[in-house]
Amino acid sequence: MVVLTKPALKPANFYSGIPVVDLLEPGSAALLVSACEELGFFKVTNHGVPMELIARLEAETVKFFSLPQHEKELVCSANPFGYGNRRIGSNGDVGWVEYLLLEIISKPVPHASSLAFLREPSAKSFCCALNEYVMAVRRVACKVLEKMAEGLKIEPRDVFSKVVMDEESDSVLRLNHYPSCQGFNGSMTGFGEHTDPQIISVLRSNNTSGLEISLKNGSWVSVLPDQESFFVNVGDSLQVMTNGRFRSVRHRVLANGNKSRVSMIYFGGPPSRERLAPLPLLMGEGEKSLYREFTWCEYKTSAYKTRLGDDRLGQFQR
Ligand SMILES: C=C1C[C@]23C[C@@]1(O)CC[C@H]2[C@@]12CC[C@H](O)[C@@](C)(C(=O)O1)[C@H]2[C@@H]3C(=O)O
Ligand SMILES: O=C(O)CCC(=O)C(=O)O
Ligand SMILES: [Fe+2]
Repeated sequence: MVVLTKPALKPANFYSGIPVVDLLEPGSAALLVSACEELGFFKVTNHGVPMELIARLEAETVKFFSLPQHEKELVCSANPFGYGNRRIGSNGDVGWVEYLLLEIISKPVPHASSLAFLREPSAKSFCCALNEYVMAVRRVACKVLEKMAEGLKIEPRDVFSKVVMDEESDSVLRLNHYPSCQGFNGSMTGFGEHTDPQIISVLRSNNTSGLEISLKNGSWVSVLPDQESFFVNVGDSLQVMTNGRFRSVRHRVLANGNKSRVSMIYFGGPPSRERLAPLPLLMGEGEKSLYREFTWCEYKTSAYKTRLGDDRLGQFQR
């Protein structure tokens, strides 16, 4: 049991400037590019994922987190995959959160996790919802990544999406549960500030606030929750591929004093052997690469040795 001794925190103000990208709107590619440059974060509507599927996975997730503690702990403890409680990663980070971190396996069709408990008959409906959701959210990630290429006016249009659609892609699904933190006279850190290492993160939460992002000027703002939409984060790998043009957004979660928050996040990552470097197509004349070339395997190995709030890309900068 980890004891959290940090003092209670005050949530940031809600921000009204979060760009909303309607995937059915033909002109949305330019808006999406400016959102990636300015914030590294935006909201996606008309994404095509049925609310019924989203609600089904949320219900299964809530059911899982409502199990007695000893039953949840029978699931492999997160290392990195499995069930985790209060500890995030393996380098001493803690938060007011419990979670399931699931590996996405691409073959024969994308599905979530090799964890044994998901193969038990009692977990059948959870497993089905997870697998359907993974397929659907990956399609959203792919559409968004294609629109990014369109907005940047680069060909082929699948230059980013093919990396996460690759059969070897190293992608992850995370289900987070932030219990309400009543009695702490304010909010607690649910998930400390960090950037996501992958290419793209597609997040959906219930209607409980808590997610905060950092603006270019370093100030923190709160994201108004919207359970029918997805929120997209630019990850470190996309910042590298765009030579810093797109911004990997720092974000964090404060647990809510009154309501519990449930979020499900798809992290679209490259295959292990993928070489990450700025795309030559995006480099202006005489523009220098800000990063040395590295593989995703190298980056991930180094990222998993860091604390949540560390600057993980620093050592790959030229
Ligand atoms: C403290 C850590 C947790 C994390 C691995 C790390 O060492 C640094 C990056 C963290 C992060 C943030 C985004 C995702 O939630 C995550 C799964 C990832 O790929 O990188 C987590 C890692 C984790 O929880 O294991
Ligand atoms: O739970 C959330 O809303 C965000 C969590 C997050 O940033 C992460 O899991 O990387
Ligand atoms: Fe994150």
